[in-house]
Amino acid sequence: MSILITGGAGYIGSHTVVELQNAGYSVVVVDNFSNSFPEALRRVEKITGKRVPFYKADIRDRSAMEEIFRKEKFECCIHFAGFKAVGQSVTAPWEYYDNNINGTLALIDVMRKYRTKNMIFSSSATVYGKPAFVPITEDCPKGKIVNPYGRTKSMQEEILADIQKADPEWNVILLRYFNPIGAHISGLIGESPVGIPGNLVPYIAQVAVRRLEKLLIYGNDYHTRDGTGIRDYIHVSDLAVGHVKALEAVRQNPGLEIYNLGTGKGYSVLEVVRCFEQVSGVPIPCQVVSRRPGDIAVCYADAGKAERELKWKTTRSLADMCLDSWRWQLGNPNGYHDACS
Ligand SMILES: NC(=O)c1ccc[n+]([C@@H]2O[C@H](COP(=O)([O-])OP(=O)(O)OC[C@H]3O[C@@H](n4cnc5c(N)ncnc54)[C@H](O)[C@@H]3O)[C@@H](O)[C@H]2O)c1
Ligand SMILES: O=c1ccn([C@@H]2O[C@H](COP(=O)(O)OP(=O)(O)O[C@H]3O[C@H](CO)[C@@H](O)[C@H](O)[C@H]3O)[C@@H](O)[C@H]2O)c(=O)[nH]1
Repeated sequence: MSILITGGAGYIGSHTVVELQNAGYSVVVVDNFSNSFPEALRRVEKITGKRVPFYKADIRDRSAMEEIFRKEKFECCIHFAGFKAVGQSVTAPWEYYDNNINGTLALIDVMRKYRTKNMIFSSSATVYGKPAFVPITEDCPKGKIVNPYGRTKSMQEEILADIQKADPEWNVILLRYFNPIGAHISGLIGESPVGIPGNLVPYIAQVAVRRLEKLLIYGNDYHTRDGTGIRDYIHVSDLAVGHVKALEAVRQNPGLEIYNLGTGKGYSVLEVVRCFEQVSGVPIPCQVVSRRPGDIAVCYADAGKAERELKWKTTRSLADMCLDSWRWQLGNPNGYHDACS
């Protein structure tokens, strides 16, 4: 029996494949490469020394998915596939609802037909909206979500919870990620954004290699220790290990469970910039501009439930995250694009 990894060539998926293979699991990746490259999987193979079987397919394509399910035997699906850019979701909402919602519905339909009823789903801290309190526990009420991407995540959670309620043979773990950054320590795999990065650390990394002139800091008038936004940055390899632990838990028939995957610590934009400067030795020019619409002041996890129940906690520091992002950026200034041109 293998583990189906949808979106396994992407940023978080590829790091998770590494940790799953290192833990002895056999995986099969399905990805349409709409936001990734097969090169990522070749590099995973270099890291683990194991072959990564994959199918190029769109999870909305039922006949392609059925063909895969007829050939393979899956015990569980870890479902990463989907679109994730907040800004793009505002300008292309139809594409986001179609890919994220229809994709998940089609996947669930094929899974139930072939009696694979264990699912680990990539959700996000974005479902808490402006959180009612910090550190955020899983009981924190969902908040008002201000963009279509976030709404698709919240809807997918609800769809999966309803499916599990209606058919208790399903086991569903919803993982709410905080802010994944960093890259595998080898420098072989990492985040490969298309165009100008929308997220903080990939943007800083491109300023550091002088592809971008300066970092725009979105507001220094928040009620935080230095006025800039605070987030819970988590190393992508720690996050990936969280999936291995969730997989162990899903095999114990938990029904429906939700876990925050974060470090429990919040860092401000200025603290991240200073840390990146320290580990890289490169000054990062910055300019403070007005707040970005939709941003919140503070967001960090109470990661206690995952620690107690999944026996998982993060091991890497902010300096590790910045150093690993820097190593990946230096070795792959254009992400995977160079390897594919
Ligand atoms: N990166 C983050 O900050 C973050 C935070 C919270 C949640 N998430 C969620 O985690 C998941 C993975 O995120 P990521 O950062 O690795 O993104 P990513 O874009 O790097 O990976 C997603 C992968 O899914 C593939 N894909 C997209 N639509 C598909 C479809 N219809 N059929 C098959 N493959 C498809 C893409 O080609 C890509 O390889 C996403 O669901 C995302 O919403 C990400
Ligand atoms: O060029 C930039 C980019 C970001 N920021 C600030 O940096 C912080 C982090 O921003 P970003 O890296 O864009 O992350 P978030 O806005 O927190 O959102 C990320 O983290 C969420 C989970 O917490 C996911 O749901 C989202 O998909 C993902 O983009 C915020 O205070 C931003 O205002 C800047 O000042 N300048």
